[in-house]
Amino acid sequence: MPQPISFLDWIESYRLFKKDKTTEANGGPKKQDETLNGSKEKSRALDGHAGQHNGNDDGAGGATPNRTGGVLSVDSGQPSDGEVEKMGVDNSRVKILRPRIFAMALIVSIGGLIFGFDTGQISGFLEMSDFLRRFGNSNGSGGTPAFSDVRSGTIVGLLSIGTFLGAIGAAPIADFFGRKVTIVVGNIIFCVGVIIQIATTNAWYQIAIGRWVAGLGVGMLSVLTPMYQSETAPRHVRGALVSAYQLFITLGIFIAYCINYATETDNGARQWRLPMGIGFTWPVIMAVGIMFLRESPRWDYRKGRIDRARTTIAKSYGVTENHWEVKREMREIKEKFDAENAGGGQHRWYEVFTGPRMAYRTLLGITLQALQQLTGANFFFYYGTKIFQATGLNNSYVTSMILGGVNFGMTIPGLYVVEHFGRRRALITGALWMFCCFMVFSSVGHFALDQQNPTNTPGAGTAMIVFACLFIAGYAQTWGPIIWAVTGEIYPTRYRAKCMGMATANNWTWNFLISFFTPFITQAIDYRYGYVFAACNFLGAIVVYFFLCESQGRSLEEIDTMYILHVSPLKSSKWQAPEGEDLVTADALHLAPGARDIRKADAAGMEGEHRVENIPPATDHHGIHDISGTNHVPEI
Ligand SMILES: OC[C@H]1O[C@](O)(CO)[C@@H](O)[C@@H]1O
Repeated sequence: MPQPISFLDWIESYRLFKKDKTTEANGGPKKQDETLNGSKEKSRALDGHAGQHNGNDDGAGGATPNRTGGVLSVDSGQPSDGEVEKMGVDNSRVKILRPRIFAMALIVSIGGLIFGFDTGQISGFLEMSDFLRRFGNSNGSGGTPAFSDVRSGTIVGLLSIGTFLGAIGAAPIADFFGRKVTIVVGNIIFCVGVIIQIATTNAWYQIAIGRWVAGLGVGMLSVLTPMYQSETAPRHVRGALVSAYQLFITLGIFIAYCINYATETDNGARQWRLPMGIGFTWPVIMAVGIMFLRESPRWDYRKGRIDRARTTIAKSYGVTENHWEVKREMREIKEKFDAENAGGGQHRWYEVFTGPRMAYRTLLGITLQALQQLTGANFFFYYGTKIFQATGLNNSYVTSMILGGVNFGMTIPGLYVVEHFGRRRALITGALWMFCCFMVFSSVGHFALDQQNPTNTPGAGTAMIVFACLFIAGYAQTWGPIIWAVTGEIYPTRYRAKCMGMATANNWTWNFLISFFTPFITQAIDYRYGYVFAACNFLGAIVVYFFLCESQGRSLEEIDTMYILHVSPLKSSKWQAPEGEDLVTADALHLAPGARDIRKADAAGMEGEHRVENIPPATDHHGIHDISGTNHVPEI
């Protein structure tokens, strides 16, 4: 059945058609890969280096590593013109900054905006007079309505429980139904959650339930956004797109603060219903926008839609289907698919613990995501309005807006930091910086601020706001974006979706715990709560120092190799990948079910025969369906 063609596809086809015509008019040959429909790719599973690639072969995840560039930007590793001539492959320059890429970045990153908008919104709601009147407990001082700790904790925290479940459920749903459909479903679920909230007149639990439902959608999108981006974007911009996700989270928080500021002066339900209603805009744009985008080529390939996958990659790179980049991506997808299916595809979920150095990496990702929340950033984002009201500020919405602005503004240099200062250095410096900021914030709050009458100590209030801003500036440039980048790169592709799902779910778990327990804890120990976050930041610096390998400027294969070879994190910045040799990478290994077959000694010695586990060739004897359609991707 012919596939529906989107408007963007149409523009792209027309552009390529024009380009082809021009090339022909200039006498340039219309290059066709002659081997495309004919030759059978030799299965490599039997040779001692099963699944490993030769020097020119970029294999499991990228091209020749570029040691100086960003980790996710890799050297083109492109063959010389002469080589290309022989192979008859289109080697024209890839232009990345094209409307299609911008459109994709914008539409898909809205997943982050929805996440941020929901995070930012609730802090202002809790202080709005109409919201308090309708949903608060009526036991506040002087008879004014206020929220009990249980109630505010439940309203704020239930979203995170929903997001946890959404994050866990997203990957299997997206594997079954496809990325696009699941993104649309995530957006619809989010809208249902908002409808539940907006429809209530005075049932606080309806707000809480609505947030739980909306959270399911946000959680799904928090996994699907980076997944769709990394599966579909040209490799040169993958890193930047993943970071754009965090940028959109911060933009969402900031927009929510601004809208709250504008509506809180209203006396009626419009105060909170309007910002909530504006929340429909983002999922509608995203769900409609995604219809114009194509399905992830990785998913298409797995479902046997090889031609469609190839066309999508070509469109995403803005080149012809005979282009070198398209061949490379198709080969990469095929090899990973074959390697995963070797051994009958009997790979169980627990391989995320039993696979090559996987227990270490899985636990590291989970820990880092927990520590990202334990930096204490959401202490400000969820309860900022309340905190700054308690410091005696007239309009705490303004302070929230400043915090949100600093967060958003500082995430932009953060995109540079992530690629240029090294993950380890940036994370350790960031953690120590945030440690200092919390020490000052808490000490001033506990010892200098007059908590009963904060207006008596305006200097203390100002100092607290300044240190909160300094904290956020540090967070936005380091732990905010870098943790997402790091958890996207320490896993081999075959385990990435599961491991990222688990790590993201842990981020939400701690997000929930902090949002739920903050009111109780501050009630009990006031601003000394900040010491807890200070200690966690210190712990974060220690964990990074001892356990995280430096991945900046390395290809995904090199990072994988570093962990498999037990390279010491302390020496990892200086580690030299073996030049011109195959890297031992988990993606290229034809692992037996359980994936327990790789040990450090084998890997370090690169003894190919130890890595094969006597698995017969995947395509010939195991009934594994070669769905590549081409049976071929040329050796480049
Ligand atoms: O920018 C702050 C926001 O970033 C996150 O930590 C996600 O990376 C959120 O939990 C937080 O609200």
